[in-house]
Amino acid sequence: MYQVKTYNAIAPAGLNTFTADYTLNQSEHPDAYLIRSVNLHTETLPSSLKVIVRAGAGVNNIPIDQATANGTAVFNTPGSNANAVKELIIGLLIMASRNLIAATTYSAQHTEADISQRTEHDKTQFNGIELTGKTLAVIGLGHVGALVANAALSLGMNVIGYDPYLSADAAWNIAKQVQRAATLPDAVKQADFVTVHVPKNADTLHLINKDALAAMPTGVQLFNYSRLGIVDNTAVMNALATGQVAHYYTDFGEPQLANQSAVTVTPHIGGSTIEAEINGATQAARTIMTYLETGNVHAAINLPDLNVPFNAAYRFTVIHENVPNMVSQITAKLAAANLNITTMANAAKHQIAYTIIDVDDLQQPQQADLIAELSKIPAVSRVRLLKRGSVE
Ligand SMILES: NC(=O)c1ccc[n+]([C@@H]2O[C@H](COP(=O)([O-])OP(=O)(O)OC[C@H]3O[C@@H](n4cnc5c(N)ncnc54)[C@H](O)[C@@H]3O)[C@@H](O)[C@H]2O)c1
Ligand SMILES: O=C(O)[C@H](O)COP(=O)(O)O
Repeated sequence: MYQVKTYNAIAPAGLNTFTADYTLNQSEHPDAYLIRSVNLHTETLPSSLKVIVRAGAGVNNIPIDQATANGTAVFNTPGSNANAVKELIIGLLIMASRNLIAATTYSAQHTEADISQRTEHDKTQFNGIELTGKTLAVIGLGHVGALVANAALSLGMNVIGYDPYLSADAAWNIAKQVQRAATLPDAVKQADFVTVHVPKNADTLHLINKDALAAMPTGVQLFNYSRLGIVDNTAVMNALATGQVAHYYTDFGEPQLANQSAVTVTPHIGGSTIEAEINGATQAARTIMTYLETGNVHAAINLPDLNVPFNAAYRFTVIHENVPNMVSQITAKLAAANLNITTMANAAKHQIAYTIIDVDDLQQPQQADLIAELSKIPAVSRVRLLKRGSVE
């Protein structure tokens, strides 16, 4: 039986994807975590933990280095909530261009008998603009950014994208009418609206800072539905005071943003739709099952891709540092046990490497010794032995 520990509200429809070999929240020694935004940086990951899957996009809440050192694979569920964020951004763009907050606040405050006459007099103060023909800068053109850019085009907006790290796969998803900017200042210099869709990491901290704001036209409206810290909120408050920024919309509140008329804060609801939560939980459950049962890896955060059909009786998986002489040390241990390798594959990603070795004739008494021998090799962080068609 595999043990899964869940954090946060995980959609039951997704959890139902687990087969009868999986038990939820019943063990002190989980094989897997299925999480959303819980902050794991304050936790010590248990040695039993083989995989963490984040149902959603952002992995800045996961101690990736600790997980890697522990031999724990980390995945997210790419794109599972991107449509939810896109729809919210489009809604906010319409809200921004039609003064919807001020207009509905006005209506809520005026309940007098002659309101219909008064409305016809007062409504001019809520005159809006149309999005068609306006310019939107999209910073980060991954799963969310691509959908936002394409949807904005369909509203008749001019869309300028900036993403220096765009993958070839992601590029296929972007309509050719999206203009590519070579630098952040180039992307934002003509924008009526700027929306940011990048991961939070050391490079993107305060990506939208005083200088980036100064490169935007006066009166720009800014959207941060990525993470707290990607936009320098102090710089934004200063830019709001001078009128450089007309309005700031964000999913990530903090005290200095509270009760500011030119700031609209939503409570981290970008991915909070029924559909997105089911997508994320379902994708996460499938990722956990594939990794635990086959060891195969596709699009992990901290491991290289490695996909080997599991046709042999047994499979060793070894996570280790990407240093010379590892494969030969691993195979020497198997040779010493007189084991014939049927398939072997190895791949590396930055400092980490991953090796899969399949064997047929492995006797039960040899198993624990071999795991111990392989685990003793310096620079090995996790050894697993999988039996085809059964749980560990
Ligand atoms: N508000 C929410 O509820 C919500 C929901 C989903 C995602 N998010 C956040 O949005 C982020 C983006 O989500 P996604 O699914 O599109 O992720 P993604 O990984 O598919 O796309 C991120 C894109 O940002 C690009 N990028 C990285 N650094 C950049 C930089 N310095 N300048 C410009 N582009 C850069 C990458 O190349 C990539 O194409 C997530 O990491 C998460 O933090 C928030
Ligand atoms: O990164 C994400 O996927 C979003 O921020 C959604 O987070 P949540 O799953 O906690 O709503």
